[in-house]
Amino acid sequence: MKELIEVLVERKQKNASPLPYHGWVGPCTQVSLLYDGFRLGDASNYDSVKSFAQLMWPDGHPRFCKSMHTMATQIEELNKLIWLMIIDSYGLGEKWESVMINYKMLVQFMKYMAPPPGVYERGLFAHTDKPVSTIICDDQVLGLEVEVKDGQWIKLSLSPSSFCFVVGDPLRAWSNGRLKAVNHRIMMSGDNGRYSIAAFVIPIEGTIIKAPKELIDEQHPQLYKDFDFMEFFLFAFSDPAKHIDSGEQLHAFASLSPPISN
Ligand SMILES: O=C(O)CCC(=O)C(=O)O
Ligand SMILES: [Fe+2]
Repeated sequence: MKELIEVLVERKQKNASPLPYHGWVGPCTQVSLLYDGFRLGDASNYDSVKSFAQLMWPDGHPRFCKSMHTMATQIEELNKLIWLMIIDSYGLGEKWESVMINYKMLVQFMKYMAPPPGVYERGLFAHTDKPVSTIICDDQVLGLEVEVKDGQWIKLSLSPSSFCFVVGDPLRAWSNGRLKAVNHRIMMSGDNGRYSIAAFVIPIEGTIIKAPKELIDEQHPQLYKDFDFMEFFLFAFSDPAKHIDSGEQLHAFASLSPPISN
């Protein structure tokens, strides 16, 4: 990852995309002056890893391609396993195939630079994730914080062998509100920069986010309308919706009031 951060800006800029959560985002005031982030779409597909590496390095960096592809494939497996556990926990194990969402993995690499000495500075603003779910791992430099019930923020310290599974807004809608999309942010302090990797689940085109009928009944009326993932994704980054508090965007886009009972 260090080699990726060191790539010249002219090359980083080749990793461009009009889609939200895609392309390169360098230090800027909208995100943070400490932030440098790369996105690689469909990362468990070897050809897309290769095309990305060819943009970054003249020789296409075969070692990067191999380790990136292996990592993305394994994170995808881990994500599937977690999803199956969630599906099973709602008693839907038998029909997992019909409720599983088809997706591609978008891997994001980030470096957050150390702030000036003695300063506690934003590395990434508070938000809930817009992809269905996310798996995060880091280099054990503290920075990731989650908001708990009383509005307090707690720092998460991930061990070298652990991953953090983050529920995104669409998974909250799929679970009919049972799963909460946690508000999280990056705050940097101290002398060390932080490296992290986030693997986002992006459903394939045309995917409708819809709570299984078993999760809707009189005690649990349907909270959100069925919606096209990409419509929600584009909504969250468009004007004026992008100015709505991140945790309220799902409600603004898909809330059914009053809720519908089955
Ligand atoms: O860098 C991290 O650990 C988390 C990044 C994150 O939350 C995001 O990009 O949505
Ligand atoms: Fe996030």
